[in-house]
Amino acid sequence: MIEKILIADDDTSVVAALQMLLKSQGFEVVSVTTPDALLEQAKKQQFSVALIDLNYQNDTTSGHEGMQMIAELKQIDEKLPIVVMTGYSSVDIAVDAMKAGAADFVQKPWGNERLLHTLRTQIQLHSAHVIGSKLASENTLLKDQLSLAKHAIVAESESMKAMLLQLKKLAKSDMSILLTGENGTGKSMFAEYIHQYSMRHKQAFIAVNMGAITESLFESEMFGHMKGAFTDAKEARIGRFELAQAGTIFLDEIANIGISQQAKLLRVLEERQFERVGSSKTQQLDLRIISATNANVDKMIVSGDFRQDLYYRLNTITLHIPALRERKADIIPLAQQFLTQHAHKYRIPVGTFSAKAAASLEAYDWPGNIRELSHIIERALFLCTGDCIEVKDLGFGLNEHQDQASTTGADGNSAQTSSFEQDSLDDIEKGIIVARMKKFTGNPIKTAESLGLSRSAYYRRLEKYNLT
Ligand SMILES: Nc1ncnc2c1ncn2[C@@H]1O[C@H](COP(=O)(O)OP(=O)(O)OP(=O)(O)O)[C@@H](O)[C@H]1O
Repeated sequence: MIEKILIADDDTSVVAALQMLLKSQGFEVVSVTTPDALLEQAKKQQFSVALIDLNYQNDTTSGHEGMQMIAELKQIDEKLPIVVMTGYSSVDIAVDAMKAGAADFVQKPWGNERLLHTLRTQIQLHSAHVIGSKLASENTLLKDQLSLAKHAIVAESESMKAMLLQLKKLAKSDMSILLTGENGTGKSMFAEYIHQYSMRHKQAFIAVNMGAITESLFESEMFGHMKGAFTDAKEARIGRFELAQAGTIFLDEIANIGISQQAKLLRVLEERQFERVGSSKTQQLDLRIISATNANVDKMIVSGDFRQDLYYRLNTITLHIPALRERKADIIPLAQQFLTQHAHKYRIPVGTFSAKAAASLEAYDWPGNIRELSHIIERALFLCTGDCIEVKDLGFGLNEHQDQASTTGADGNSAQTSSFEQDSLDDIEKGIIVARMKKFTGNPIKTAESLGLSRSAYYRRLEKYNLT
């Protein structure tokens, strides 16, 4: 990457000499001779370092103009390193400049070696800062996305085997891909799979739940903002597009954004460039776009709720992920994977399903798809009182009968008739304790141990839930 240096001095012979020196070292140089022109360039373009004279025509010795310029440059780009120079240099002025925010200083007449060394050091520090803040933002996002990486992909059905092959092939292209399918079918997981098999796999994969971004925060979330760009912008913020640069951006729930956000997104995708809010610096978009929706976008286009031109931009190719009920061969292998995972996590020794439980897993129609399957297996594990999961542990149909469900009895029914989706945390905890007491036929030591509780913590809970 060619580093760009901004130089400012009112003496054109100084500017010419610096230009010649810096260009001969492979730098790109933009030079100006007035403070106004300096600020204008800093607003327009991204520089790696600024090398500025402190004195201009207005007064030629005090360095006041230079101090003012440092302050204003910092307002525009607080991370831009500024190296100052002056022909009337004194230690005092150099110290004042550093206090005002300059990173280093050189005295005129400069020694070429020393000047180049100073500039290179500042460029390196600057790029470490930029990478550092990008990594910090990426890190926060990655923590949220860690769940994606937790499971091995199960694809036993013919349709999913074919889908995986197709995804692997398409991953190598840079095409925009739209994934459609019901909730919980694995769209997010497959988006990451495409990224992992793409030529951008060493770069970031940034997932954005478009449905969760409010209209007012849309631009700042997606494009970032400068410090002070609006009342709450206390710090500069890197947007999702910038974070995903060179990698992949995954726009989940794409049909959930309003028409005005669609227009903003379309502009960026068409022009393939964007600016942070409050900045006039344009950044070129270099990333792969994968989006996903569970909505019928064709219908939304007809009803005017989704822009057709945006749809075309997002969708060089559409892939539909089938619902779990349409690929029954995946149900048991998935259920087994979830059982092994949850049993390991909670240290509960249940390894398999009874034949009848397996049959009912296959017969069920899974409106919540794989996410629902995972939840039901997790719950079954806690309801299970034997060595393998039985039909009763799966609790199919219990949610519809929630109204009649007992949630207070201490006889073990409470856990079996409650639904994790609607219970309070206390209800869930009580249900689990009751089921475990039953499993260990009331043996407090074994029950407490299996719950990972000390005996006193266990007894405190028995009291709390009136189970003594
Ligand atoms: N084939 C698969 N093998 C293993 N786990 C899977 C598979 N498909 C989905 N999962 C798991 O199921 C859960 C739901 O998948 P995911 O979040 O990718 O679905 P989604 O279609 O993006 O859902 P939503 O539309 O609600 O965002 C995740 O925990 C995911 O890891």
